[in-house]
Amino acid sequence: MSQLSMDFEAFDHHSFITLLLEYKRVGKADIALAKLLNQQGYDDHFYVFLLLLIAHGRQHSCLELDSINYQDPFELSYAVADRSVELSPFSSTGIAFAALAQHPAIGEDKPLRLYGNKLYLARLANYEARLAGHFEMLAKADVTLDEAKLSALLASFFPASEEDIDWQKVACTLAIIKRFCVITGGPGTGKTTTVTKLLAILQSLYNSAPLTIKLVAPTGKAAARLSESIIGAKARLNLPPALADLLPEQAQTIHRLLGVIPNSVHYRHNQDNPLHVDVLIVDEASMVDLSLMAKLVDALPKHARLILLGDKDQLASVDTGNVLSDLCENLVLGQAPHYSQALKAKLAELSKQNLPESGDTSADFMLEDNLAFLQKSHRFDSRSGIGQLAFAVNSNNKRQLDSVLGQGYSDIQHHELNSETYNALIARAAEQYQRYLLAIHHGESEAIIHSEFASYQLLVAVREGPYGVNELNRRIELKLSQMGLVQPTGRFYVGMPIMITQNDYQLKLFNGDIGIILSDEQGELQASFIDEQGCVRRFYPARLPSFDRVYVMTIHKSQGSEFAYTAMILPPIQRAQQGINRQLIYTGITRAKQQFELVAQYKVLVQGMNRSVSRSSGLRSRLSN
Ligand SMILES: Nc1ncnc2c1ncn2[C@@H]1O[C@H](COP(=O)(O)OP(=O)(O)OP(=O)(O)O)[C@@H](O)[C@H]1O
Repeated sequence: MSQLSMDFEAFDHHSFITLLLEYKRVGKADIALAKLLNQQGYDDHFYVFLLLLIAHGRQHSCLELDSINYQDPFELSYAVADRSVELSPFSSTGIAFAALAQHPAIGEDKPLRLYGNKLYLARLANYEARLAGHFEMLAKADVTLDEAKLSALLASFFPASEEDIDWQKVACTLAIIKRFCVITGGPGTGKTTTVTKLLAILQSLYNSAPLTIKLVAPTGKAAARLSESIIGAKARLNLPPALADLLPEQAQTIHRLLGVIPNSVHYRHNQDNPLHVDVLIVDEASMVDLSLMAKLVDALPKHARLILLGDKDQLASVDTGNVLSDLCENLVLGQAPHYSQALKAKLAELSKQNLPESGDTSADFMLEDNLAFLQKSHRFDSRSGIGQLAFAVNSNNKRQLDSVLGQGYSDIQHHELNSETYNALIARAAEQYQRYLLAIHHGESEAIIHSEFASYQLLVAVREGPYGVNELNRRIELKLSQMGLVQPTGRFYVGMPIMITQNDYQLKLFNGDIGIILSDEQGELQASFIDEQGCVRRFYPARLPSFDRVYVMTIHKSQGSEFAYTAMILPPIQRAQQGINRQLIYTGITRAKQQFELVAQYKVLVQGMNRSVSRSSGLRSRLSN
């Protein structure tokens, strides 16, 4: 009997749910919640709600009802060997939208929402709708400024370039003439340089009443890096001191800007108590999840400008959503954005940049004219393997990948994974870590110890197994101990590097913060951290929230950080499965500033780069005409 022609009444729901639990497709809490939402027992709606909860667990903002695979909705065929097992509990090959829309759990003030063919948990639908509303309002807001002065300032900050089109100048112009702008680009494409020029131009335009500018990033590490880059970019611009003083140098985390309220999901700043800011710059915007972005934009005062910076091709945020890549979905490497004719005319007039005719100018996405795309890397030139490798992976270009790997660039190494290269990787990691451990031994400052530690990082794709965080941490620790560099006795020891894995708003220690265990003058162990302002903070280890050892870090956790020397290991083909994808590999490669080492099977690299992941969301359709 085929699954879809079977008698629905005869279907054994209890056995099917046991199967879902056994193969870890759902948890008991999901079943209980789906039952609560659907008081009518195990019918098709119950299973749709279960699929929604699974989608939510995978950080999708919603469940796309059109894309449910009614033959095998829970992907059991991958796991269940017994071919006689029914793979689908559905009574038909489609769900009736009209009946679903009438469901008592769906609607305004109900726990679930329908938006077109997308089903949401109400909370996420609210965030998405609010965010789309704000973006639309910002995109439509008029900006009045002295255009002649702007044109002159643009000419002085962007001297004529050899390029046909100076896309940094385009991005800067766009961000000035619009209240909302997204500037996306890969590593070293000049996002920070562009933003620094844009802030200098804005302050020059509004010099009678200088603007209040805030710089934020999602993590302390990313905020520290932004401060460093802005300071560098300011120095390179050689601005008159009076103007330089009007440009901020210190970035902070989004949480700190919004004002955390301990034990609450709300922030001190919100729609009713907006931020004191005229221009808000958000760096590493790809890491900002839907709810945080919605809360941040809620807290903007009506007149403020918003500029999002980030790399659209990196991994999405840890939590639900995909905001940056949703907004940038239409941007294609090697192509110019699809701007309206009106915008092109304005850009030609103000910045003297004549943009190419793009085939499709009838794009219906409301924010098309608010996107700037920087594609030329100034950090990695044609002699750099890191930039070429990142580009090959990001564009899924196998021929270029082969050429990059075959050319013997001095800044990249690729070793096919086997037991020899695995052990050599561990030995090299221990050799690299020797530097910060010797700095501790020689009584160097905490700033030096932290900076030595941060100059190298081994990244992994998975947590468990021989290629995962836990086992590699253990092996590197053992190696360092055999070299006499650490004495891992007890829960903490001098030199142990840790990463906080849970936010502690009281201590102001956040997920991803990195500390090193040191011994103080009295010989007591202390965990030493450096905050985004560069200040040392120490805690007794017993007070720390949960943490992991961090000789090794997952690629997910490395987002927002960069390391002079980055090593990355991917599991072999039989373990690689679905977890390895293009965004993951690209994010890992682009953490490297000077040296990149990859230990991976070539076929895993090719297979992973071929698999692009995206998250379901309705943000783009809410912003479409
Ligand atoms: N137009 C340009 N011409 C020459 N060099 C440039 C240009 N723009 C940026 N650079 C240089 O390229 C490097 C990277 O620039 P920047 O830090 O602004 O890029 P980014 O996109 O913010 O990088 P990331 O976010 O990856 O750190 C800097 O050394 C900067 O001086």
